[in-house]
Amino acid sequence: MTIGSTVLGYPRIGPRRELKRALESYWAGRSSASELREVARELRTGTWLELRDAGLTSVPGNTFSYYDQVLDTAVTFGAIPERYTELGLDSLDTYFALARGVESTPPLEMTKWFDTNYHYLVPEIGPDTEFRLADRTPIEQYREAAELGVTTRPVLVGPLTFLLLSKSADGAPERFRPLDRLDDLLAAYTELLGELHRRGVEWVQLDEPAFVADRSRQDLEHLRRVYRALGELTERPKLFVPTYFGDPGEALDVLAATPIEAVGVDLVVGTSVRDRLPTVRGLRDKTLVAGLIDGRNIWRADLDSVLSTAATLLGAAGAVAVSTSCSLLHVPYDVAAETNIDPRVEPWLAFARQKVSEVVVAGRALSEGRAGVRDDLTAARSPVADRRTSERLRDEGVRSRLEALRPRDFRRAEYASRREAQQRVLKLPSLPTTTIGSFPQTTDVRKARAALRDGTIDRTAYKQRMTDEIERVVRLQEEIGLDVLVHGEPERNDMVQYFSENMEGFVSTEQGWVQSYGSRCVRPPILFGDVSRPKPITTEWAKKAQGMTDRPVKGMLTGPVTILAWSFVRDDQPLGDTAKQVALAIRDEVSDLEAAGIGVIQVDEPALRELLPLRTEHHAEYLSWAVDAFRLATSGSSETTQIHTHLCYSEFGEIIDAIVSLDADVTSIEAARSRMEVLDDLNAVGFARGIGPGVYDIHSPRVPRAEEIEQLLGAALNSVPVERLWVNPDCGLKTRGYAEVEAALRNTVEATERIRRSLR
Ligand SMILES: Nc1nc2c(c(=O)[nH]1)N[C@@H](CNc1ccc(C(=O)N[C@@H](CCC(=O)N[C@@H](CCC(=O)N[C@@H](CCC(=O)O)C(=O)O)C(=O)O)C(=O)O)cc1)CN2
Ligand code: MET
Ligand SMILES: [Zn+2]
Repeated sequence: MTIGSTVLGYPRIGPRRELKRALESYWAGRSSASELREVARELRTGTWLELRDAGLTSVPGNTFSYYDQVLDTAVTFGAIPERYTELGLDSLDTYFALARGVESTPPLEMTKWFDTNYHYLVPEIGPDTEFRLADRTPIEQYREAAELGVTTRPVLVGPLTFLLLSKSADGAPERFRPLDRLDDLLAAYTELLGELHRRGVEWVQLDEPAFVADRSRQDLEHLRRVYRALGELTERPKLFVPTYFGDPGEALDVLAATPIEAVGVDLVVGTSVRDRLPTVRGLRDKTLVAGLIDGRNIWRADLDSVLSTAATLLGAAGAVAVSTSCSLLHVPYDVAAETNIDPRVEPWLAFARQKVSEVVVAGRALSEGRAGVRDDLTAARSPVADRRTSERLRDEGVRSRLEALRPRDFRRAEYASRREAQQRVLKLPSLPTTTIGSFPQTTDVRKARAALRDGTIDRTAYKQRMTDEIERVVRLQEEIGLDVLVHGEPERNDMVQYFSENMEGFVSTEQGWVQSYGSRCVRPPILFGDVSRPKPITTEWAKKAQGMTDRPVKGMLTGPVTILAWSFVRDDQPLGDTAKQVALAIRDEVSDLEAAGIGVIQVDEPALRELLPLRTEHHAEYLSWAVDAFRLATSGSSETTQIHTHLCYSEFGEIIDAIVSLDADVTSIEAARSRMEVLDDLNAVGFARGIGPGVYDIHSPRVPRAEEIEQLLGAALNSVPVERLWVNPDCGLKTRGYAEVEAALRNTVEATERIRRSLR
């Protein structure tokens, strides 16, 4: 039997974020389109050669993107709303208009890609969307690779996942669903497959991850129909359809019964699929692409265990290829680029480049026998065993603290008495105005941090720079007339990384960048062991800021669920246990802030929705530990301390009860784009705490007029009594510039004052 090796996709931002820099320079008008295209071409070349030379038997193609692969698919098949084509821009600038907007036209909506921290652009599909093969990038990139001598397997988002992730265009009839257009889209995919076939393409990969979430009978019927139809085409490449991020359930049986040549499954996420594989009918005459190497986490694989799992699969399918569980887009490039990771932890790690080797070694062990790769297998063994047994993973102090927890540690005083106590101390006006925490991260601030890192300035000079910045932000807020101030978070590289750098149990990277959206990247910290907080992290800054003003300054912390969601986490204990450890560390921070005289403390949980399991059957368990972790982090506070939380992204439907259970005194949420509809949903579940529905969208540089904000506040007051309503933007301001921020906040305060006057 043939045994292959491949990966489902690869990072594309560049090992040194070359694409980020090229994009931002092009957008700023500092470089030309051809310079940008050249950087892109070099990055593609590098990736193809690297993957081929590493020894993969099949190299993925078309994995490069200037911004996002879902947008690329929309563009490939001509699904571009007219308001963008009407701008009369060339193809590259039309693409960026869709992604980022232009003065006159906001961008497409952006949302999270399944349960990851990656964001995709949401295609808009209407009854009149004209699907056709509108862009030839997948074909051109196949040729570009071929010219370098590399045979690639073009990767595209599959037609069902594409439509299931799309939304109905504004103005589409009420009952219209993007999926209603499946047949027309299928015709365009058919055209592309035909073209690729004529160019000699042997394999095409069509990703269908949408099928690891709950899907209707009808969705499964569509899946059957689509892949039967594509499979029956005579002029086509071989078809490989992977799902990932979860168990595809029945969709796997459906796919296996269609005439496609290969299916891919994520075997890292759990054992349920693996155990079922031998009974899946139709698999025996297909290639099974076995997602055995974790594409989302950074731990070196236990190759012995991978190989024994693989051995059990050999009988289940006609051929097997070892692969990653999902695209490697979600991990950094290369461990070897790191110079400063704790040498005891570094051998435990594998980033994209190392994962490719793992796939190759496992593939060769299966096809040629273990003897041929004995050295590689031996080399992998000791770091894996070392991590499993390392004493550095355990902190007995943390463990006994967890064991001693009692139900009262998760409960605060009654809300009514908290409310009264807080009002007595804080004396806030009605409709208090505030912001979500961060102010613009200026180039100056980042340069100062870079200078501290490379030793150009010392810690004292750095602290002075940050203090000056905080002073500026405090004065600005006073002058604008906000009620609850923030210090602006200039000292934080990132709201998760910053905390991890000040806690035990984490390591951080220098070059471990992972794309979050477009040119924006994060360096997810690596949570390898028991977590604790040796000393206060934020109090010094908060105290400083509070010392500068008579108005309350809100202390700013990141919540346990978000710290986990945006880190690479240990896989040797349940996530809920790790969450409790992080919660205790944050709880300590809350106490210290209180002791330092901070009376308002915000614990951000923007990722609460993101980690929600993709299948409903797992929701309750997740929400139970997630809510507990937040409550553990915040319940050590006295009743006079006002606890805020912040959740971004307006899709709250399935977590709405959990929001109530968080029991925060004030919750700020994204609402500007959803026109305050979420407020009624909150009322429906009995939410009766302070609520700050965002009054403008911070993701766009557009400055909202005071009238617009006034209108939104008016609408909010139809759903929320005035005593409970807060006024704030949708999210933090760190990605914006000062000019817009100042103007937008002035208009926010102006609108609030008008409403206050009208209520008198
Ligand atoms: N972890 C995380 N996930 C999140 C969010 C978030 O805030 N954090 N927000 C949501 C949206 N996602 C976002 C992700 C990234 C950024 C973002 O702004 N990232 C910055 C990097 C932030 C950072 O780590 N900054 C570091 C390093 C900055 C840097 O690149 N410095 C230069 C030197 C300085 C310079 O010349 O700019 C260098 O090292 O080369 C710092 O400030 O210290 C970027 O890509 O530009 C924003 C939102 C959802 N997910
Ligand atoms: C992604 S949520 C951001 C919350 C954080 N406090 C900020 O304002 O940046
Ligand atoms: Zn936010």
